[in-house]
Amino acid sequence: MSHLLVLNAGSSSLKFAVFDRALAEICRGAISAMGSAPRFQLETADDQSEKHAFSGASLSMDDALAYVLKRLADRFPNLRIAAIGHRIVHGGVEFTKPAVLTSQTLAKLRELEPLAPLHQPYNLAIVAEAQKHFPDAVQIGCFDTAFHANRPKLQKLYGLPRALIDEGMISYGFHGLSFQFISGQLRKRFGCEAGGKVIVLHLGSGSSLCAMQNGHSLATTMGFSPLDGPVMATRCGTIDPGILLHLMLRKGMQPQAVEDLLYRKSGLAGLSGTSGDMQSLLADTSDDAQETLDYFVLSVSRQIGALAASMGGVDHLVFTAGIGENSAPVRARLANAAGWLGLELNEAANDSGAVDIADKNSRIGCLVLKTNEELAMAEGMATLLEQ
Ligand SMILES: Nc1ncnc2c1ncn2[C@@H]1O[C@H](COP(=O)(O)OP(=O)(O)O)[C@@H](O)[C@H]1O
Ligand SMILES: CC(=O)OP(=O)(O)O
Ligand SMILES: [Mg+2]
Repeated sequence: MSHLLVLNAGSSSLKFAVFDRALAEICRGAISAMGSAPRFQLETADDQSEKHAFSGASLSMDDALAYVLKRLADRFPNLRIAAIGHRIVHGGVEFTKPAVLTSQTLAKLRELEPLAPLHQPYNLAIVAEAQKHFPDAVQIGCFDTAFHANRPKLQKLYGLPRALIDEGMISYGFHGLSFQFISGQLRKRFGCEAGGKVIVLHLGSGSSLCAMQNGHSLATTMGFSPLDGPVMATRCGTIDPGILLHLMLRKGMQPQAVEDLLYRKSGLAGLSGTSGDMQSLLADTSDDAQETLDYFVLSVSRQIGALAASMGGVDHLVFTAGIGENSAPVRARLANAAGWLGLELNEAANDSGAVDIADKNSRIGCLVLKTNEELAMAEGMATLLEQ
């Protein structure tokens, strides 16, 4: 029996999973908090799971990948990796479904690196490393942008000159593998109408919200790049573009320094002055950390309002990803801020880790669903390999 290996490089983590050809999971794991306090986790079906912290304060993506491949080889010497699925965050206009990564496709994807500098270069570097380790395996790209590709054109527009729109300066949207998985979960729960008008809140190191109508993406908060939307771990989220002009034209900052500022030095890390990691911030009682948390809640809440307006109402809110799945206090604050939509939280259900956390009197539903980007990728790979 051969296997599928899935590699999911996020802005703070390298997640991985191995599936057999029937898509049964053999193991999954992650190296998380790679920039602050890296730790390794491996979950196996035989319950021989592993968990440990690394001694250093950070780990490079190369070292993380080498470590993961070594642990997999040690623990599963009989794996026969037939295909490797790579999460590639930006697929541009062209890549709207999983694709075999050839030298031609990789060259096109490399051109998109400036549009997602925290992800795309690492995603593609991992492909090159994986090719060295597994020269006979098929390398497959699975794209974060694909789930949003069929949104109505109006939802992708910016108020820019038409020529720039025609060049591809449109909203692409990201976290699509996660939203696709959640859409599948909603379909299992609610049938083909998938719960009607749903706002899915993917809150992790990168955060974005998706307005789904009948299980399809209608609107989303990330756009041309994964900078837009709510404030994130180290990314600014939505800001006045006049700030960019001011930084370059009045303060003389070079474009590269502005990129570094907006992607790596802003967000929760920039505002708190200490950390972009939500768990660290929640444990920090300083005024700056508390104000940063208040701003996170405000900025996510504003986006809920914008997406509710784009759908003309909301039937359910769904929380997912690192913060959405694990932080009852953050969910409670966001749910309370969404009271104007008719949401009433069941505090006990929220605190106990239940899936359905809406009060029985709530006018809209509220769910916590665990995302599984790796399974969404494996499903896409299996479809491609069967063709
Ligand atoms: N129990 C928890 N409480 C609060 N935040 C948490 C918890 N567990 C994880 N997180 C936060 O989730 C974020 C990472 O989310 P994740 O979806 O794994 O990120 P990414 O895929 O972008 O690397 C971090 O900010 C981390 O602190
Ligand atoms: C697109 C994005 O921000 O991904 P992640 O949250 O995994 O960093
Ligand atoms: Mg992620």
